[in-house]
Amino acid sequence: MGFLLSKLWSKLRRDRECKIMLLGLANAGKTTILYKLHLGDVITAHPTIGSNVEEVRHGNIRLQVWDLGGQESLRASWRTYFTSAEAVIFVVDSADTHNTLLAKMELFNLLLDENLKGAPILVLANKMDLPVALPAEEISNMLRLTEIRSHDWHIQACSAILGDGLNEGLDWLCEKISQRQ
Ligand SMILES: Nc1nc2c(ncn2[C@@H]2O[C@H](COP(=O)(O)OP(=O)(O)OP(=O)(O)O)[C@@H](O)[C@H]2O)c(=O)[nH]1
Ligand SMILES: [Mg+2]
Repeated sequence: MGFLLSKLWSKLRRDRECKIMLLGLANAGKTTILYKLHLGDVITAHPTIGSNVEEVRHGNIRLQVWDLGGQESLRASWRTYFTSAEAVIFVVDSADTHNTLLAKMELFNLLLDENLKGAPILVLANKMDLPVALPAEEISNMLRLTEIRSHDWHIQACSAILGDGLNEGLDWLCEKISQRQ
């Protein structure tokens, strides 16, 4: 009996693995966020050609985070990575409002993808350390997030450089992932 209980306990405690897509336009800060979460440090990021994949532990969930290059020529192949993805982190440069409409279009395209059906979407309004960054509420309005009915979504202000807001965002995402288990 004790043996069975300890087996059950270890099964319950085993960390859950989950594939997450880290997406957004070029220069939004995806790779900086990935390595801040993975290493706890700010790295010198270069534009991503292809992908970076790293594990990020958050609570009892092991997130396998796929960071894809955001340049226009690379965005067309994003969907080839989406098989078995369970959630999306969509990163926006809050200081670059010239590109917010384009970011909105890319975000709304993701909502149509079969592989991302029902996947919770965490929008990270990044670069909040910059004085020209808009508040998350304004970014939310510009992205028309309240029009999203097909997916759970949440917007979190953050700064990859300072590390602010990243854990709070993952708290929300992991809660949603756990609920979908
Ligand atoms: N001030 C500030 N700069 C940031 C922040 N996050 C990223 N950056 C800078 O933004 C630039 C782009 O960051 P990346 O992480 O390479 O952006 P990316 O989204 O991965 O870009 P692609 O790989 O081209 O899609 C780099 O110079 C980063 O140092 C932040 O929170 N604050
Ligand atoms: Mg990158």
